[in-house]
Amino acid sequence: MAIPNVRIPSRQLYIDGEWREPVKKNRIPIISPATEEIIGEIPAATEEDVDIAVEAARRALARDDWGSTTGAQRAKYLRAIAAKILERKSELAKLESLDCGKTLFEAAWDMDDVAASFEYYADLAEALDSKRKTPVDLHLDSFKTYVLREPLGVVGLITPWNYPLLMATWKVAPALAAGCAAILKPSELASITCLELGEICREVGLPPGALNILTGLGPEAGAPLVSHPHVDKIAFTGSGATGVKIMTAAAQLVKPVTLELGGKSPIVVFDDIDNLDLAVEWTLFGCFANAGQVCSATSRLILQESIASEFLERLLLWIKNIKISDPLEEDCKLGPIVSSGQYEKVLKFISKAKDEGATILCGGERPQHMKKGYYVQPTIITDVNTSMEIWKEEVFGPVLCVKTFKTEEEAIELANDTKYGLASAIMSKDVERCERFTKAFQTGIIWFNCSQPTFTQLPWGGRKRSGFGRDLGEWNISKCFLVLKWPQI
Ligand SMILES: NC(=O)c1ccc[n+]([C@@H]2O[C@H](COP(=O)([O-])OP(=O)(O)OC[C@H]3O[C@@H](n4cnc5c(N)ncnc54)[C@H](O)[C@@H]3O)[C@@H](O)[C@H]2O)c1
Ligand SMILES: C[N+](C)(C)CCCC=O
Ligand code: NA
Repeated sequence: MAIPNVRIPSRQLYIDGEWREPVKKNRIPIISPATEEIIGEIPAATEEDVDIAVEAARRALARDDWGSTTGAQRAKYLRAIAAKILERKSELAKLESLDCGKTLFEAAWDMDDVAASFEYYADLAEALDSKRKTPVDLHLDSFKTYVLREPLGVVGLITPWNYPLLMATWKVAPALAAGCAAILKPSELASITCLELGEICREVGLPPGALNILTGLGPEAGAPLVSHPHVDKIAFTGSGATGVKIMTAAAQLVKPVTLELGGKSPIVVFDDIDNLDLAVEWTLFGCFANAGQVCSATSRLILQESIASEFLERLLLWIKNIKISDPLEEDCKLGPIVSSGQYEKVLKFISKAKDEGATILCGGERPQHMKKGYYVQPTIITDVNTSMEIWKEEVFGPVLCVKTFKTEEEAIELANDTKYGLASAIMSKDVERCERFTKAFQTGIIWFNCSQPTFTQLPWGGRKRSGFGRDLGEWNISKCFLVLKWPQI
């Protein structure tokens, strides 16, 4: 099948509404996860560029063309951005697929979600105008007041590579809707589409400095943003290890942070499911979509013993239908892992599981027909016990581990047997049981008879080591990007 052609634009940092070369002029190569070849480069920001971007953001807040806008005015920019994303959807999807190895189909889906998020936050920006001042009756003649909602200020948005533009949008759109000035630091492993967002902002005439985009390495471009005294907040999505570093650094300045971190989410399957094949399909989608590089991947299958062998047999049949190929091939179902580092990590998890006594039921290796690229077969691991690393740690690759249970109590205990608390799924036709699980699951997101559907209107985020704060929904704006104050009048 022909691979579509796409040119990777060469960009600089996007600061103050312009393309600007990094002060140190450094660049980072873009390595194709599908071919291992260098296919372009991105600018590498350092502390000096962070200073310049923060200044630009502060100036934007001080200027009327951004700092005094109404929500309705900001909504116009957000809608214009959404329209441009849709206009360039096919090109952006290809760029994202080239950059992070995501299948073209999934990348196109993500671009629709990106545009929908900008549209959704445009609606919320408009709605903010009537909520800016909330009268509060003190029942006193001598004192009157109201509560005012204001943009928090300059916000640093640090994002991962697995859904490059979508994860950025989940932060950029609400930050702009609230009227903050933002500095986005996307992942060095997948920054192409985030830089194109800069071009889109320039084209729609977003006031200079309202959004600045600094690509670069975490310690060089992300860390200075976190410790910058004039950055008022950090909203972070990424790994737990980096989350700890960010929270520690931000604490030195008593800077608020929100953390969207990893997970090891369970999918619990009961023997009363109506349609075994459908449950198998959701199980595969829940763990192998985006090659398993999903924070909410339901990567622990908790299976009722009475259907375990039939279910696993069916999984093995279905798994053969997963086409592994260059992600730009239209019917590709599983592309490569994002980088050689992540690829090595995934293979190490699999070999450690073997060493610890688990059984690799299928997969576990590089697919024979892919000679180049960071490909890993979809892998199912059984004979797992709860002390094994494969049960406890986030793999972030196409690896599903399986345990069986007899009773509902045992299933709940296994589901919650994790330091993480992002998402969970239950497959059962018993509605009351699903309700009981809603109460029992220690996670922020709960799916009934499916896994992964995500809605812009609903709060996205976790508990325990999966972090705190919420992306999406109105909570994102109100809790992350607005601040309350009141005058006595
Ligand atoms: N909860 C969610 O919504 C969600 C969504 C997507 C991904 N994730 C998680 O993200 C992880 C995968 O993403 P990743 O590998 O890009 O994560 P990562 O932590 O390696 O990197 C995330 C971002 O942090 C930056 N960074 C690294 N070190 C830094 C430092 N010292 N200071 C400031 N910034 C720094 C990176 O450059 C990148 O932009 C997984 O654990 C996944 O579960 C969570
Ligand atoms: C919307 N998805 C596809 C569930 C992805 C959420 C982001 C986590 O990695
Ligand atoms: Na890349």
